[in-house]
Amino acid sequence: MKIDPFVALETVLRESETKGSEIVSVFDSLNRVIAKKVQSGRNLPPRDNSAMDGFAVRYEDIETIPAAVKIKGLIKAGDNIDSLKIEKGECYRIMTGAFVPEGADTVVELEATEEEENSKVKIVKEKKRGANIRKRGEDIGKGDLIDMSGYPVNAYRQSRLISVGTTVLPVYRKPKVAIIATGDELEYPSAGVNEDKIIDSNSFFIKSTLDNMGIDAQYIGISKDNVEDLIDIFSGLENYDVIVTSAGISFGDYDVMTNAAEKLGINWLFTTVNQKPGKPFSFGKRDGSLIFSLPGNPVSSAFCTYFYLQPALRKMMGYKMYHNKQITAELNGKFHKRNERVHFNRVNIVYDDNRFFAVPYDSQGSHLISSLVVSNGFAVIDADKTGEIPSGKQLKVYVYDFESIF
Ligand SMILES: Nc1nc2c(c(=O)[nH]1)N[C@H]1C(S)=C(S)[C@@H](COP(=O)(O)OP(=O)(O)OC[C@H]3O[C@@H](n4cnc5c(N)ncnc54)[C@H](O)[C@@H]3O)O[C@H]1N2
Ligand code: MOO
Repeated sequence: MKIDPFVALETVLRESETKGSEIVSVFDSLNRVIAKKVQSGRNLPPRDNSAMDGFAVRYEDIETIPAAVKIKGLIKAGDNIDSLKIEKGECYRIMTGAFVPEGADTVVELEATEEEENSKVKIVKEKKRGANIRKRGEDIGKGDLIDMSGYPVNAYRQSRLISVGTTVLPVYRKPKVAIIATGDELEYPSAGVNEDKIIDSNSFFIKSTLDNMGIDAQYIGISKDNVEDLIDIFSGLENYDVIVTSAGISFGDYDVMTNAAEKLGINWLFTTVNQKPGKPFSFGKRDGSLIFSLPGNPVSSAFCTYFYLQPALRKMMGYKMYHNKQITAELNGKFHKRNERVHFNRVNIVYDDNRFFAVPYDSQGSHLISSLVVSNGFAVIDADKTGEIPSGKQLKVYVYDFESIF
């Protein structure tokens, strides 16, 4: 029986769990998902300091302008101010980031002043009390908790952690993933491959997609279309959380995954999905591993990687937001749909006049790798919609390459 793709996705996600946590250096934490709240070891800023190059004054002295105040000295970022203080009628020349001395409560930026003789400065613009002072602990206080758990470390988050003195970080363990291709027609990429052979591009698509997510997926290799070869390869796999295979999963005489599954001890949760591309996609369990058997056609394999494997891995990696991102776009062209499967058709999303348009790719054959590169999204056409899908129709689109839109 064919399962609905969205029900299939739910099934996959239900089985996808995190694998515990570990401590890593914050400097090696890029793309890792934060597992716990982190306590700030410092006040940031550490003390009240100046937001501008200017003069640190007492507000009372400059309430009425113009006002002349005596310059006591200069404070720059990094200076120790413990013994510095201003009294009535005094100020310090101060640089951006420098600590504000005792007695000062306002900074007047250079542009609002005119320097005079006798070490005096004239304030010529009105200021509010407290102007241009960045308060101690305004960004974060010492001991406060930073809750970024469930989010991956990126440059923004990493800099926040580093700024409060964090050196080590609790992160979720990465799932261990193995990739196997199957097919007698396949060859490893190299110079001089017989032109009648098919170069295993699926495995590299899968590996690069996963490596981009911060998973170091292992490319195990190509299995021949015979059950013994596949069993042999499987028996060498140790402690993988996820095993991804491509091809040999439909109904042909030589569909090796289908034929070997029982001997391999795979317990399928579903074996056919009511979708195009990717109908034969099968998902199961074997010992402690989840098995994702992707169809061999490159578009089907890529779609199933995007639609099932990536959200599942994000969930296993500890992501709070593991779902794929969808937009609504207006179809700019036509589709013709002949069957009652849910279609995920390749479209190129264009942003114009504050709206998204979905331009269909001419041919939706599951063997056309070109369609994946020219397009950037999968437009959803419901199972019960058949015949012509006219231009102007609003469609949900899963965008797999946002950067190419804007
Ligand atoms: N009688 C039926 N035949 C087929 C059905 C069906 O329902 N009844 N489904 C079709 C659909 S839909 C798909 S999708 C394909 C998927 O079949 P398999 O997963 O068994 O894949 P293969 O037949 O082994 O290969 C399909 C195609 O993909 C190429 N391929 C395989 N591996 C790679 C790789 N690693 N890199 C690049 N290209 C690869 C392979 O050479 C084939 O051309 O089945 C239909 N048939
Ligand atoms: O996935 Mo098959 O998805 O229709 O070529």
